[in-house]
Amino acid sequence: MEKVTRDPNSPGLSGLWLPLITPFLEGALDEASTRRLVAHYLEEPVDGLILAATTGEGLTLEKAEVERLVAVSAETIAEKGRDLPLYLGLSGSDTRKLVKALARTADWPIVGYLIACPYYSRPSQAGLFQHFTALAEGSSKPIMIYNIPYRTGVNLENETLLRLAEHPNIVGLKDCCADASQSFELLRDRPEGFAVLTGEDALYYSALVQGADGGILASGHVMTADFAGIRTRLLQGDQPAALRAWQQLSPIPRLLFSEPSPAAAKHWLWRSGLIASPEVRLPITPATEVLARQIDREIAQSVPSGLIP
Ligand SMILES: O=C(O)C1=N[C@H](C(=O)O)C[C@H](O)C1
Repeated sequence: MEKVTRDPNSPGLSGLWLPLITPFLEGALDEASTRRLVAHYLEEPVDGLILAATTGEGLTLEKAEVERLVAVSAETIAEKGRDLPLYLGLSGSDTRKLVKALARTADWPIVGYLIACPYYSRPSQAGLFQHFTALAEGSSKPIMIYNIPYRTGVNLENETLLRLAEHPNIVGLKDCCADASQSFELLRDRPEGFAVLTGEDALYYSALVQGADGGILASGHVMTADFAGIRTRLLQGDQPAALRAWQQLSPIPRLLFSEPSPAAAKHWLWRSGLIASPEVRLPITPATEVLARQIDREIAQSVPSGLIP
C-alpha cells in the first residue's frame, strides 16, 4: 500500500470536528436531511466531519448505508463548491476484517479514517500495536486512532501510541482515555505533527489549554460557533475570555450526554428544523419526555450561536 508521508509543515488535524449524526426517517437513512445537515455545517466554523462514528451510530449502519452516507455528504460539499475533509469512522475487533474494510473503501471520497481500539477482546499492548500497524499498512489514507477505554474495555497506553505515531499513516489520536495524567503526558511527549483532539466534550476547554489541537465533539452540533470560538480565543491568547465563554457553554455537553448519545443531539436538531425526525436505532432509545422538554426550553432560551461574549 502506498503510504502517506507526514508533512512537517502541514497544520494536520485541528479545530472543531463534528462526528456527524446520521439522520433516519422511518427506519431508513434520510438522505434529504443528511444533505441539509452537511449544507448547514458548511456555513459554520467546522474544520471537518467524521461520518458513521459513535455519534453517527456507525455500529447500526449497513455497509450500503455507510456508502450512501459518504457519497451524499461528499456530493453536498462538492455541489456547494466547498472543501471540507471527511473522515470515516470504523471499528471492529477483527484485524483482518478491518483491513478488508479499508480496501473496500479505499476509493471513497474520504480523506482518512477514525478507527477505535478493538473492543470486547481486550488485547495486550503488543496486540494493539500489531493491530494498528496492520491497519496503517493496509491503508492508503491517514488514520486517526480513537482511544476510549470505557467503551472498548482496553486502554491504548502512551508508550504504545508513541510507537504507533512513528508510522506515517497514523496521524493523530482522538483522546477519550478518561485519565488526566495520560492525556497531559501525551500532549507533552507527542512528536511534532501528531495531532491530538479530545473527544470528551466536557473536557474541551481543559484539553485545549493543555495543548490539544481541537475537539471531535457531538456537542458541536449545536451552538457550533460558540464551541469553535473557545479555541479561537485561546489561539488569540485571550484565556480569560475563553474561560468566561466556556463557563456559559459547559452545561450543553452535560445536557446532551445526560442520556445515551446521540438521542439528545438528534432531538435538538429535529426541533431546530435541521433533520426530519429525531429517530435513533436500537439499542439507543429516543430522548425521554423529561429530557426532550429540557432541550426544548434550552433551545427557546439559548443565545443565538456565536453571540456568547
Ligand atoms: O462520535 C464520536 O466519535 C464521539 N465520541 C465520543 C463518545 O464516544 O462518547 C463523544 C464525542 O462527542 C463524539
